[in-house]
Parts: sequence; C-alpha cells; structure tokens
Amino acid sequence: MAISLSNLPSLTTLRFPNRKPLSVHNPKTLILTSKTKPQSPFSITFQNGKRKRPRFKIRNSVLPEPENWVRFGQSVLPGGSWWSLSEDNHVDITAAKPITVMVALRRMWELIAGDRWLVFVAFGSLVIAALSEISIPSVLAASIFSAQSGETMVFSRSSELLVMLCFTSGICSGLRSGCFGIANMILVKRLRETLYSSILFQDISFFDREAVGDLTSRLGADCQQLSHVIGNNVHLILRNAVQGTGALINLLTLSWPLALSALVICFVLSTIFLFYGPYQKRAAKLTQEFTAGANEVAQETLSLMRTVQVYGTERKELGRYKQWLDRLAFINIRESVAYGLWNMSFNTLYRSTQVIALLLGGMSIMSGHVSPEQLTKYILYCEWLIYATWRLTDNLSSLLQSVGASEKVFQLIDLLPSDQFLSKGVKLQRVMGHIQFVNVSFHYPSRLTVPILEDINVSVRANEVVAIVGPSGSGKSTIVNLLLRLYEPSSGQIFVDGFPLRELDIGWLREKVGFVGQEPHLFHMDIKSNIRYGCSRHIEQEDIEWAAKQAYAHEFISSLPDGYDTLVDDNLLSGGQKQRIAIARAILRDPAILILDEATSALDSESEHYVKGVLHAFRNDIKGKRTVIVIAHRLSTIKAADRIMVLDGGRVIEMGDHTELLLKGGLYAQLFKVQAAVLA
Ligand SMILES: Nc1ncnc2c1ncn2[C@@H]1O[C@H](COP(=O)(O)OP(=O)(O)OP(=O)(O)O)[C@@H](O)[C@H]1O
Repeated sequence: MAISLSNLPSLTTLRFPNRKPLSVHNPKTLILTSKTKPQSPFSITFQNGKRKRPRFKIRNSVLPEPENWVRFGQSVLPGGSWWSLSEDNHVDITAAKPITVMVALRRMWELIAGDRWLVFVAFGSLVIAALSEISIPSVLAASIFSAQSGETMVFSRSSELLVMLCFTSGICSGLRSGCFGIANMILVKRLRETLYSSILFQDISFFDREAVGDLTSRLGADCQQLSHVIGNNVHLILRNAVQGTGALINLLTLSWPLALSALVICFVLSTIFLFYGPYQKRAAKLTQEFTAGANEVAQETLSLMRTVQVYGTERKELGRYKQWLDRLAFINIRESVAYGLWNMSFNTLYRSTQVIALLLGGMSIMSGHVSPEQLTKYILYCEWLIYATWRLTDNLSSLLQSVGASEKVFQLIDLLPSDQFLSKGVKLQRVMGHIQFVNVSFHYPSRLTVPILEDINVSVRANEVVAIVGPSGSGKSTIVNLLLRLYEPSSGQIFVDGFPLRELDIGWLREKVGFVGQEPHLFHMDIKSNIRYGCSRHIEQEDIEWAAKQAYAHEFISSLPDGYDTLVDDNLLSGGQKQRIAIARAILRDPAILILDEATSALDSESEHYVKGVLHAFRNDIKGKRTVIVIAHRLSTIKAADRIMVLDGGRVIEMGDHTELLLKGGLYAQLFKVQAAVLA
C-alpha cells in the first residue's frame, strides 16, 4: 500500500523514530510505500533548519490527490503504468511451468476417471436443456402472434410445445446442475488426495524448501479454485456455446443482414476479451501467490504465538501480514477495475445491438422485407446471442483463472515420490543394531557449500550405548538424521548389520527404530493414541500403560481428568511431560535401535534420574537388548554410556568412555568441567 502525504511545504528531510532520516525531493506530495510508512510522531526538517510536526494528513486511500489527477488519468489509459501488476510485487510467478487449458482439462478428466458417467449424464442433460431453452423465444413469439391473428390451432399447439419445453428444460437443468455438482466434489476430493499424497511422500529436504503455509494454501484455496472448472466453467461454457450457436442459427434463418450486425458486435466483444483474459489470468496467479504468502505469515505467527506475545511483536506481525494484504489489494483493485471496464463494454455493446436491431429491423419492416413477428424473434435471439457471448467469455476468463491456479498444484502433484518410498529394499530377519559410518561426509541440500559432517568413521556395536556430545551446531542431530535416512550422505556409506542403509527397506527399518526428537510434538488426539502412534502391531491398553510406566509418564497421565483418554495438543503439557510421552511412544515400538536426541534436556533433574533409569533398564534387559544412541547436553545423563563420541565442527575428535575422556583432558573434559562448575 502506498500512502500519500499531501500539501507539504519545502521540506528536505523526514525523520522517523528509530529510522534513518528520509530526504524528499518532491515538496508537494510524497508517496511512501508500506516499507517506509511513518509511525506518528515524526518530524520534518525544513530547508531553513527548523523542525516541525507535520500538519498534513496521512492518506490511506488508493485514489490520487486532486493535483495528481492528470498524471493519474494518463497512467490509467490503456497500456498505462497503473495497470502494471508488477509494482512492489517481487514474486516469481514463473516458477511453475505454464500449462494450457487443454492440458489442465485432460488432467482433471483423468482424476474423475471412474465417475465419468456422471459427466456424460450432465452433458446430455445440458444439451437437452440448452436446446429446449433456445427454442422457447421462437415458440413464444409464434404463440403471441398466432393469438393476435386468431389462429387458434397454431396457438394451442405452440402453447403445448411451450409447456413441454418448460418441463424439459427445468428437469434437465436440475439434472445437469446436480451431476456437475457431484462431479465437481469428486474432482476436488481426488485433487486434494493426490496433492496431499504427493506432498507426504517427498524427501525431508522438500520440506526444508517449501513453507507450510504455502503448501496448505495449495491444498485449500487453490484446489477450491480448481473446483470451479467442471462445476461452473466448463459446464457454463458448453451451455452458452450451445445456446449461442442455437441463437445464431435462428438469427441467420430470420435475416442474414440483421444476423451479421449482431455477429460484428460479438466479434468486438471477443476482441476486448483477448486483452482482458490474459490480464485476468496473470492477476489470478498473483492473487494466488499473495494469498499463500499471507497464509504463511499467519500460520507462522499463530503457531509461535507465545514467542510473539513474550517479545511484544504483535504489531510487527500485523504489519507483516498487512504487507501481503496490501499486495493483494493492489492486484484486486486493478482486477476489479478491469472487470468493471469489461462489464461496461458488454452493456454498451448489448444495448447498441437493440438499437441497431430496431433501426435496421424497423426499416426492413417498412420496406416489407421483414414481418413484425420476425423482428420480435430477432430481438429475442439477439439478446440470447449477446448474453451467451458475454457469459462465454466471462466463463472463459474464470476458466483461465482456474488454470492459472492449477499450474502450481499440478507441478506439486507431478513431483516424483522420494526414492525411499519407490524402491523396495531388503528386509532382514532381525535387526541386531550394529551401525557403521564409513567415510561419511554431508552437506544439507539447501546449503551446498557448507560442509556439516566431514569424514565420519564410527562403528557402534550391537547393544552398545553410545553418547554423542559436542558444542551446539557441531552436527550431532545431523548424524541421527542420516541414520534415520532423512537425508543421504554426500559421500561415504552407512551400514546397519553390515547392509548398506540405502539397500534396506526404509519403512521396515524405521519400524525397528525408536526416536525421541529434540522437541517432541504431540498430535491433537488422546494420550493413548499419541503413545500408540506409528506402532504397526496390535496394542492393548496394558501395553500402553506399561510403556508409560517405563517412561515415568504413567503417574502424571493418571492424574489428568480423563487419564489416557485426555485430548492433548502441543500446548497442553509441559516440555518434560511431552518428552516422557514421546519416550513411551519409542519404548512401545520395542525398538532394536533407540535414538534419544537431547531427550533429557527438557526434564527436571528428578525425571532425568528416571530417564537414566530407563537407559539403564534398556542396557541390562538381556532378552530385549538394544543399541542406544543418546545425544545429551547434560553430561551427567551419559556418564554411564559404553562410549562417548565427541564431535566438533562436523568431525569426530574424541572417542572413549567417560573416565578415558576425562583423563585425556580434551574437549569432553573441558565441557564436563564447565558443567560441573555451573551445577556446583
Ligand atoms: N535442515 C537443515 N538445512 C540446512 N542446514 C541445517 C539443517 N539442519 C541443521 N543445519 C545446520 O547444520 C549444522 C549442524 O546442525 P545440528 O542440528 O546437526 O547440530 P547439533 O550439534 O545437533 O546442534 P544442537 O546441539 O544445537 O542441537 C548447523 O550449522 C545447522 O545450522
């Protein structure tokens, strides 16, 4: 949004609180974009050095100042700068591959595959209803003129035909709308299903690139926009095409010179549409992008509401959201004005047809070439033809908008699923839990030039408890990400029980792994479903309670009003409680490899003691021995680990048990000393 400051004297500088002064060259009017929007109070320094509070009003209007009307008038002429959709709108709308209307329609046709009969029934009814409707004016005029001339037989036959046409068009219209409506619903449902499944089966790096708000916008608003294609656009285009053709044939049989005059007007209307259509398509794409941008900001802000309130950034967030709304308004205003102009052209042309018909028709009647009945029919069919042309172009423009919105949706649908989900890997009889990293180096796909892990050579024996420690950002979680195969190493290989990780069936392997992440999130479902989440075997209530007891979560869950049936979401429980539920979830899977990523960081020292107990139990459970990898900042938690791996700058710099590493006096010893001093 641009705001204008009017009637400024010869000012030189504007000063804003907490901002750099802004020099101004135009002393009369200043247009500030939203980025430089002043917040009251601010002052102006005049050329003579005096400072003053401004006496001018801050306008928040899209209309120009009266003195700028001439310039504004020039800019709104065809091809003028006002119509440009690119001002301050730095969005790459060419990212999605453009697709043609035919391609979009073919893709949608494929999506409603099994239910095409509905569309055929709808088309059949459409044609019958349209033909019935287009026959009505002719029969209507015949009835009126037969009544006037006293031809009773013709009148009664015409009236019967009229009644029949009314019923046929009524019934078929109902059938047409119902079938198109259902086909529409099926299309949107399949579109959303297909899009959602395509998104869900992407690599994790895809989610590093794409914003959540953007993706939900594709699933919501864009799919809804596409829903208009079959239910409205195609259906109305066909209906109006049939009616328009019927009207034209009738006009040509009545009088071809009169029909020709109507055709010229239709041609002019279509030519205007040639300019208006693509403009609207581009505007629709920008609207789609900006809506997604606004969604993204709102989603981010609302999900981080605690941070926003604590840091008092509500106004800043509102400003961020408003920037997108301003951009949307910028486009929508132009779109609405263009639509108004388009409507104005139609109405003017439509009225001129009536005038032309009356002039030409009147002269033809006077010269005896045309009867009054023919002229009446002509005027009625002319109206049909022009209206059909207008609605046809209107629906075509709406179809173009929908096709514009479909580009990004189909681009996402066309993404191939990640290799992990495509290839059927090896399933071993049993996972022993022997893990090897051989010469593994890694950088994240989004930061190709920043090496995160370099030349990692580590071997974790089956049933061993290995702790990973190191300064923040040293790559501890990244090692776990690679082991879970969320990312592939840039070079080197990872082996599980001697098999390359790449060759194992990843779904099967992940079933054998229990993972508790740094910030465990709970789903908006009851506690027992949260604990059971992702467990493929049959689970009884006792199993859930057993797992919760092992994770020291049973007590607090039982104290909740509905116990295990309590509906939770991310905000209801403390960080420690959420982690204990996540640990219970991991334990319930009976994993061969258990990975705890800073699982104790959010727990109080009492719970930490319990978790150490869990780790201890895992180590000593002879029947159910498993490999445990723990990342912990509290070194006290991992003192008892079999081995401790110390990472620094993406390299393993030390390896050994607690005592060995203390004796070595390296980074681990330093970290331990610092922590001991802090806790003392
Ligand atoms: N998805 C990602 N895309 C790009 N870079 C990432 C991504 N995740 C982590 N990084 C970067 O990789 C480096 C290592 O991160 P990692 O989370 O593995 O460190 P860490 O040792 O676990 O840190 P902490 O102890 O703070 O959790 C950091 O510089 C981080 O910025």
